Amino acid sequence: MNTAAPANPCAAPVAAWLAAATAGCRHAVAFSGGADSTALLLAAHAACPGQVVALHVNHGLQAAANDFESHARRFCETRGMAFFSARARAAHAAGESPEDAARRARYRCLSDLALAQGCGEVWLAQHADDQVETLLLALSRGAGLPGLASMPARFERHGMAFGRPVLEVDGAAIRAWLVDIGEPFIDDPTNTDIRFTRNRIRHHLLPAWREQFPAYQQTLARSARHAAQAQRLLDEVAAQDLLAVGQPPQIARLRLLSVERQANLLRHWLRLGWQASPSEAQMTALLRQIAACTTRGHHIRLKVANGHVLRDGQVLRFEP
Ligand SMILES: Nc1ncnc2c1ncn2[C@@H]1O[C@H](COP(=O)(O)OP(=O)(O)OP(=O)(O)O)[C@@H](O)[C@H]1O
Repeated sequence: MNTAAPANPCAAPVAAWLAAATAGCRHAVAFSGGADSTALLLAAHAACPGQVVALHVNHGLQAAANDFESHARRFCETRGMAFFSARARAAHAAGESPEDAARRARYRCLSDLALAQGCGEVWLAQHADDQVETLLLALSRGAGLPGLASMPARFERHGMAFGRPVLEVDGAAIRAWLVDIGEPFIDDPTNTDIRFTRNRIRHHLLPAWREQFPAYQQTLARSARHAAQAQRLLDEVAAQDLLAVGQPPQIARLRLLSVERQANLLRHWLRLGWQASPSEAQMTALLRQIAACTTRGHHIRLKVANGHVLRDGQVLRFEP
């Protein structure tokens, strides 16, 4: 009879991730106390005990936030894992959802905590289903390539490296494993609130995809990778065009490019400088104005994202 304990589905991807990481470096796990970050933390702790730090951000967004933090702290203390937490109070800007503001504040807190602990990287526990949801969410919003590229496995924010070692792991397998071995985790009640689009995708769309296309996780993830690769190429083209057109962009030089390259350059310029992404209608209006800008007196002032693009002599400027 085989009595071996079932393996943590995060163990193999964590081992592979560590094999490519700098030896001796401390790693941080962003630990919400939910199923996924619990399994990731256990895998990281098993792979390199004493080298892993759990970081928790208390958003104070819901009444249970303090209970979540207490659970996370207790979980770590009883298993001899280092635990640090911080409070994030995120005021959301006009047009920004409280969840987006919370995510923004969370990255800032996680970076600060990880830097203070001398960690080389912060690991997030998003898995294959999260990636599929992100892609479907982007499609449902009519997103362009940057949105369809979904979540990268690695990125940098606030001077800290972030990684998603379990991006290809099946979410259901993680939960089943935790239940199987009796490890506790938090079930955030907002995850079932179908007022949130992501939850409607999770509870209504994904079961249908799963039934009709059993390999949906792999195929949709492949689409996201194709989109990410194409976006990197577009960024390269935009960077080269920006060198030729100048910064800020010279209108006369911009007009020498095809409209597609003009749009690509403008999106790149606005994203890099101000994290601003124009809507389709705003970009169409801007391109029309650039095409019509053939006289000295032609005035341009157009609302774009959270600011205005305007003509200033020979160049375009952005006023946030
Ligand atoms: N309050 C938090 N403190 C620290 N890390 C967090 C927190 N909330 C989320 N994270 C990290 O960000 C990742 C993505 O967040 P998301 O909201 O999708 O996860 P979750 O459902 O709250 O938790 P889990 O992924 O652990 O089940 C989590 O996997 C976790 O690594």
